[in-house]
Amino acid sequence: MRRIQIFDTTLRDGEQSPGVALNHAQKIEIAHALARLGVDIIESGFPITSDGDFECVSRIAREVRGPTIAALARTARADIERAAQALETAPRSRIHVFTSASKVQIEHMLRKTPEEVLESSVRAVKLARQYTDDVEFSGQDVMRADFDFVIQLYRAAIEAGATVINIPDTVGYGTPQEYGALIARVRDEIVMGRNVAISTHCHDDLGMATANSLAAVENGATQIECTLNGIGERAGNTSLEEVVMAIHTRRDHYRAETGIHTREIYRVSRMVSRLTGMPVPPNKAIVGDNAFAHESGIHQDGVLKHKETYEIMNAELVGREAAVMVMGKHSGRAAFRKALADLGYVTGGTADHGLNEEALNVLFTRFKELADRKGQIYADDLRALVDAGADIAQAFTLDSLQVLSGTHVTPVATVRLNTPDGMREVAATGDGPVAAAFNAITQATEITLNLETYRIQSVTRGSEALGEVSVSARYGGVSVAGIGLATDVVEASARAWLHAINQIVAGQARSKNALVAETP
Ligand SMILES: CC(=O)SCCNC(=O)CCNC(=O)[C@H](O)C(C)(C)COP(=O)(O)OP(=O)(O)OC[C@H]1O[C@@H](n2cnc3c(N)ncnc32)[C@H](O)[C@@H]1OP(=O)(O)O
Ligand SMILES: CC(C)C(=O)C(=O)O
Repeated sequence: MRRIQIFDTTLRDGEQSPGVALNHAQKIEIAHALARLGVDIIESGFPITSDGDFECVSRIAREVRGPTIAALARTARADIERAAQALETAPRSRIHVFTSASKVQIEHMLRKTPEEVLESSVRAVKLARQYTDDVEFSGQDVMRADFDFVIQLYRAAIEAGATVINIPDTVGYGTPQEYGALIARVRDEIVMGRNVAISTHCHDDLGMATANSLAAVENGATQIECTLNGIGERAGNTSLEEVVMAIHTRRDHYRAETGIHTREIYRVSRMVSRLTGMPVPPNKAIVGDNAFAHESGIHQDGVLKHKETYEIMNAELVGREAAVMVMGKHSGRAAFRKALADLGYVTGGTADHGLNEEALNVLFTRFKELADRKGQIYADDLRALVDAGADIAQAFTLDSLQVLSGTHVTPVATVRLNTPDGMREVAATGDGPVAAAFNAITQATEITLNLETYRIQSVTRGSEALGEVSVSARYGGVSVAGIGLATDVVEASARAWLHAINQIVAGQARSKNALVAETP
């Protein structure tokens, strides 16, 4: 197993993400977290950029123990001296000197000749070596450079004393095959037999940063430069969590390992997201909300039977909770049953104990109807669904409800009910849309309840939250309660009213049966 060094540049290239500016306290907090995570090198900043950055690099060098502390410098003398000064107190420090390798950058940005770039690079590496034995050298934009010049540049840097040569695909242009081939060429032509490490630094402009970094590992790179959550200039850098977990999960293929304590990954990812203000997309590998969630019935059924059917790594391994089942319109019976069991409902029971198969089927149908309208179904939705009753002996069920109301119209509700005598449709008015719906139901069922209390509350989250309506009413001398659930509050009210009426009907049927049973 080769040991791959993780060079974290969240605090330098990561902070170059548009809109991100971390203060000292935040950088120090992240640096300590990176040390706990087990990164080998922390690129703590670019000291020449400002007194603030200099102070921050100095403080990290003074306080953070474990990883090597690196600082960035152009090939300019002032940059290197400032970096060296900032790193003075670090037990292990690295100066990272960079230039440009591509024609477009050399000509139009540096406004130099390739010979001048070679000379300034050699001078800079030699100067950096006067301050530390650990000097990293980078030539920006290698993937758009002339590869013969790249080899010449890096050979010169090694001869001047560079101990790590970093091959940056600064604009994310290379493909994994091209990048891997260049790394192999660097390894074979200038590194072989020398105590020099090859490093990769990729950007994600074409979504290939992780693949390119791993292609480099396959071809001899022993250091990966990366950031938490893949943040960084433009589309970002290689994301730490992806390369680390790829190397770990596919160690059969890469035959390599890192020193990262993987269980810290999620916590540090959340910290970086919170402090930078950059949200992690839900579908982001490893750290996104959905990375260990299963929504569709076939997947959920597979995972419930045997986790490995749809999981290549354990969520716990990166410090997350075990994979979650997201209940929604794609979920199937197996996941529904498991979700109810997790909430403490007894399934597979008999008619008078727990939820029997028939009740479960009724609830499952209602769950699917609800999911069609609401999308994601949360635990509270499920509880409300079950608590609203799975009684299957419903004399009346709501087929449809239409309500017309507004500031200058009398509210009218039209209900279509399935009744023991077939479909019945009735329209009625009321003081408000809810009263109109109650009146229409009263006429359609021919059962008049007297409303005593009416309560409405939002059960779950989001603008699509379920409304739960509870009513209590009297029918003759009998008190009855009803619960209704829907994303539409008038519909929830109508369902609560019908629920109460159905209980009256069920009660009447029970007492009739009891009478029949008692009659000799
Ligand atoms: C790929 C990367 O991520 S590289 C790192 C990018 N990070 C940053 O730029 C961090 C913040 N930068 C800064 O604060 C500023 O740009 C500073 C302090 C570094 C320089 O500021 P200024 O002196 O005002 O220069 P400015 O930013 O306008 O231009 C950059 C200068 O650096 C030169 N330069 C760029 N790269 C290098 C290099 N590797 N070696 C030497 N000089 C370089 C440019 O040619 C340009 O020089 P010029 O002013 O003579 O034309
Ligand atoms: C300084 C170098 C390594 C860099 O950030 C890049 O090329 O993207």
